[in-house]
Amino acid sequence: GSRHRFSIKVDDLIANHLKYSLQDVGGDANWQLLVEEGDMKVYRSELEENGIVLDPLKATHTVRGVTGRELCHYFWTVDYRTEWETTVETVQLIEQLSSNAVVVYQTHKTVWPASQRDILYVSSMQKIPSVSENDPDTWMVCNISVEHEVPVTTKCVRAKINVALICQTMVSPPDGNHNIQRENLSCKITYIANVNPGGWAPASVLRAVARRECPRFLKRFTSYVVERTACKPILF
Ligand SMILES: CCCc1ccc(-c2ccc(S(=O)(=O)CCO)cc2)cc1[C@H]1C[C@H]1c1ccccn1
Repeated sequence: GSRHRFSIKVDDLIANHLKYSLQDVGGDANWQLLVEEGDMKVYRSELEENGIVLDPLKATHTVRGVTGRELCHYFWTVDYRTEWETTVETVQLIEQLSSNAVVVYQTHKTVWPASQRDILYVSSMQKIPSVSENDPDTWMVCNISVEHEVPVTTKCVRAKINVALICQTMVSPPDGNHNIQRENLSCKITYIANVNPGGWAPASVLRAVARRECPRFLKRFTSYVVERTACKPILF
């Protein structure tokens, strides 16, 4: 089954994301538009705790030619991580919790002059049933930090994350009784990243890195999935 020892924690955070993270922040004064490129918008809310930058990031993007399930599959599957993630140095699968949940340990490239960070998290992928029939399907991946024993390399500072990738697939039906092709697909992405660096790091540096890395991730990751799925049957 898909239940495991972190299920309650993961389910609570999923419910929280579904309740708050899909809300539009375009007109919200607490959120500052950092980057806008075509359909992609990246927002940040400035938040510090004891001088540590916690700025939540929120990005929306529309990707044509793929489904939400396909985007979530390539975001969730550990084997593909280093193909699109440019801020990580090492990625390790620590434990397979269930068919759709794993524990991952990864180290991030050092962001000078801060010390190197590592993170340990549960990555869980699920389909959120649509409320009514003609509502779009929603697929979601949540990456949530947990306590767990790891091959400790004491040199890293342990960062903590609460990240969600929420994908809603839209199908524009082909005329007549033709099968759905990739050109009939479009997927609305909402990406939320809460990263606690877990210790002091210069606010200006962290903010500059997040401002650069978030749009870069969205472009690189979505292009990667479009390319990988182009000649494959559509996974709804
Ligand atoms: C000192 C380094 C701090 C730092 C640690 C970790 C991460 C980070 C962790 C996870 C994920 S993910 O979306 O879950 C994909 C799995 O890898 C993205 C980013 C980002 C930063 C920094 C680079 C900043 C940042 C913050 C938020 C979003 C993107 N980048």
